[in-house]
Amino acid sequence: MCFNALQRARRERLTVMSDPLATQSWPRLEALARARGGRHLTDLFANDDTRAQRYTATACGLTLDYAKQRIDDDTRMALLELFDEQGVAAAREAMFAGEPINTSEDRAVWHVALRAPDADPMYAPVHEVRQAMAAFAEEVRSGAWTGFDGQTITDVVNIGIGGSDLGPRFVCESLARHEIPRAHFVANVDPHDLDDTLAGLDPARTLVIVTSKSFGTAETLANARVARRWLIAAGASEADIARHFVAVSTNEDKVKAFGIERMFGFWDWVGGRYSLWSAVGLSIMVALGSERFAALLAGAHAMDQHFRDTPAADNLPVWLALTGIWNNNFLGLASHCVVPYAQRMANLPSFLQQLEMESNGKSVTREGAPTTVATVPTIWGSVGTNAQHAYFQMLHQGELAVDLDFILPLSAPEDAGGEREIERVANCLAQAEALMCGRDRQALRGELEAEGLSGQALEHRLAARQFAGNRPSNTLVMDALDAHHLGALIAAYEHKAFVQGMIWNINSFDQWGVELGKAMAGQLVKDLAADNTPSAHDGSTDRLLAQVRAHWGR
Ligand SMILES: O=P(O)(O)OC[C@H]1O[C@](O)(CO)[C@@H](O)[C@@H]1O
Repeated sequence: MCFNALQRARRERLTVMSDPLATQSWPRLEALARARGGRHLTDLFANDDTRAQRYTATACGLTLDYAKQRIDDDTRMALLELFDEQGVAAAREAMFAGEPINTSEDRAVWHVALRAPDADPMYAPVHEVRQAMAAFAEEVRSGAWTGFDGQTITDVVNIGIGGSDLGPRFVCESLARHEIPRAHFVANVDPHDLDDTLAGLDPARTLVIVTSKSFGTAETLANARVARRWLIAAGASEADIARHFVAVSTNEDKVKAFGIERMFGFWDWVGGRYSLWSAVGLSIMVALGSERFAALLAGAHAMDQHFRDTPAADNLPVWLALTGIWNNNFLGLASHCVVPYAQRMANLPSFLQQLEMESNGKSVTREGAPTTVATVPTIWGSVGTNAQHAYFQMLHQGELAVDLDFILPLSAPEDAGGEREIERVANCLAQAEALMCGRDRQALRGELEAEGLSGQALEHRLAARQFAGNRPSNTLVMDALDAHHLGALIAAYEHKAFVQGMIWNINSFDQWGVELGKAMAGQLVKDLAADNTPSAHDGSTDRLLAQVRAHWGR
């Protein structure tokens, strides 16, 4: 980032609002929501032949159709004004410049530097680590790297949790095609997670990657200790551990103290939930190869450029963010459902839960005051079409109104037009259409009359079957489910979280809320030990503690 741009970013930031309620656009949006928010989506399409074209943003092989959102041109304009008034463009420059926008930890937020191309590095050590990762991945993949008895590696187990798990897991699941080495992911400290994974593996042919930014996360270290004992029990010597264990971390001292020789490092300015592009993606590189990892980075970088350079009115991540703000803050829809119509993307909702809810689940502003507006909604979801047969009833007819993102990757040419492919695509489009249109009362009455119903029976059926629709959704089409498009998709959601955080005036890059529970777990670990006298907790926790201790005979 050049000096002039830095200066410009700083100057512009001086002029921006921080309290969203103090903007001119916020009350205008409230008034628009009151006056027009209830208008039916089908009315918005009536007499507007170009709505579908105009309410579409495209970038990097992704198409965001937000025409099924309850917004009109005035609302769109006011949302763009809110984006301007909250100084998101200047904040974006500050992020790209590597300024310490994570104010509570005084850190830069620079994941965009992790995907800068080789020819244009933003930070040289990123490329050094990436080269070291690629060389190591190639050794493992080619068979040059062998286990303790000289055999090649067939399985890679990533042990990590949160950002050290969800991103690489989601990418590998989305892109892996039954190749060797196979990638496995263990996050849970519940013994069944690691034990069930290891049960199917040959220790002599298994590589364990212990991934932890802090290298202090209790669950990860507990699982890593068990995996190490599993190797030793299988005949590996202490010296052999180096052939089966590598670490990914920012904390070299703790890695050494744990006894792992080979570490791939990253930096404190890489947030856990934004880290899959760093050495945290080592499992991706080993499982998929450095070329596909490069394609993932290139897709994300292309989205970075689009996000940075494209006017807000045509900016895909900006519209992901603004439609969410409109639904949550102005229409009061505090529940957001994400449904990927792709089995391999089944873990997208889990990934987005951490990305958006850990980033923006805050109630304090960047200045340390209580927030003045609602922040992140509940994010949830699961894979379609399965979801249709579980909770879509509630989405169509339940009391709680929910807005959705449908994710629709288009099939590879060889799969296009197959019976199941047609079903998959048809179901995705049908659900969005049904949520929008609902079931017209008059047409339904006609159908029921044609079935021979009348009187009370007809009225009864009519009430049960009719629904109003007007449930908003985005449809995000991916031209393909490959590394490039997946990189672009993930980066788009990262930028969505950034834009929303800036508009809500919160710091999206810390996570103090999860720390207290970790500290309390540390105390409870001691309290559960056989020979310890438990410390006092609240009455409910004391009773539960006593029940568990009694069950264990303590
Ligand atoms: O990579 P680490 O340091 O083990 O942390 C794992 C995860 O724990 C958290 O700190 C809190 O759950 C996440 O932000 C992070 O991704």
